[in-house]
Amino acid sequence: MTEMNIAIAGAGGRMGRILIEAVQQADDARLAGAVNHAGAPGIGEDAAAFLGQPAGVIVESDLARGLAGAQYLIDFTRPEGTLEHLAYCAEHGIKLVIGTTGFDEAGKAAIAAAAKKTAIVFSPNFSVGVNVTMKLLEQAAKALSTGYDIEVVEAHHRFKVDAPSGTALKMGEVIADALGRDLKECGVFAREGVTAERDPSSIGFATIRGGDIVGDHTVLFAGIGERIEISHKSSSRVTYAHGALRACRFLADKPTGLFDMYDVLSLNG
Ligand SMILES: NC(=O)C1=CN([C@@H]2O[C@H](COP(=O)(O)OP(=O)(O)OC[C@H]3O[C@@H](n4cnc5c(N)ncnc54)[C@H](OP(=O)(O)O)[C@@H]3O)[C@@H](O)[C@H]2O)C=CC1
Ligand SMILES: O=C(O)C1=N[C@H](C(=O)O)C[C@H](O)C1
Repeated sequence: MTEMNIAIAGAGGRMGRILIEAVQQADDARLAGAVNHAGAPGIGEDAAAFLGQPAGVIVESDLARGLAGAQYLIDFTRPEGTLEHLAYCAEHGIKLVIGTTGFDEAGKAAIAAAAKKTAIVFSPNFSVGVNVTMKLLEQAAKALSTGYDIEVVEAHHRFKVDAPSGTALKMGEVIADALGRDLKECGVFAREGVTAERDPSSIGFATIRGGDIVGDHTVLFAGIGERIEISHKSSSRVTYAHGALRACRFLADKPTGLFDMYDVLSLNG
């Protein structure tokens, strides 16, 4: 079995720590590096110190040092951090698994451009369950294309900085595509005051932030006399970490290209 040399970005973050633990536990992976931005807590310390079992890998703020032995970088940080890592990885042929959310169009275009130089899996949600839920939404949207109002409701922990979640936006895009609509035109992201009646072609979004909610997503298809709710609820971040490792395995034989979790899980078609 070939061992994957994986580095983790945002090493001290909620996902960074879970990813380090998952890499340490995987039979086919080795923690080959850990990076975080200058000034972040934990720089200069062992990346797995929080597990009580040092990995012999120091968290570096210098990418050349932190990524020296890495074939893969798993990055769940912030758009500005990911874009910096992206440029380095593209230049040095390091494959990337990107879970960061909140990119603008220019950021997404930069990821697509970097995928001409290295292989990338980019997804707002690495859990198997969420990606299967996306397929269900596609089917439901096609079957309920008239007479049902579509609303996406998401809830996350109080520390989350972007809204709506990347997953909620992706759900909206999947539904809009299935209905031949453009989310940029039909997405409604806020309602207040006298809003007028609901536009039947709109897809609405509502965001809840509180406590330690890991990640809940529900899509309502609300008709007259009935409503359908398709929900996914995460109770652990481990599912995201396992999905990210699966994405690394998928990239093993890909020199370049931009992929998503549908590709990794063979859910296309
Ligand atoms: N695709 C998926 O399946 C999932 C995606 N996510 C996404 O992953 C991202 C991280 O989430 P989470 O772990 O909860 O967030 P955290 O804030 O806990 O972790 C982010 C980490 O990145 C670091 N960081 C912040 N800014 C930069 C920067 N400019 N350059 C490099 N590193 C930086 C933070 O350092 P510091 O602590 O100093 O700020 C921290 O270590 C979010 O975008 C979230 O939406 C989360 C879960 C699943
Ligand atoms: O910030 C989080 O925690 C999560 N972010 C992702 C998103 O924005 O969709 C995925 C998951 O919901 C957890």
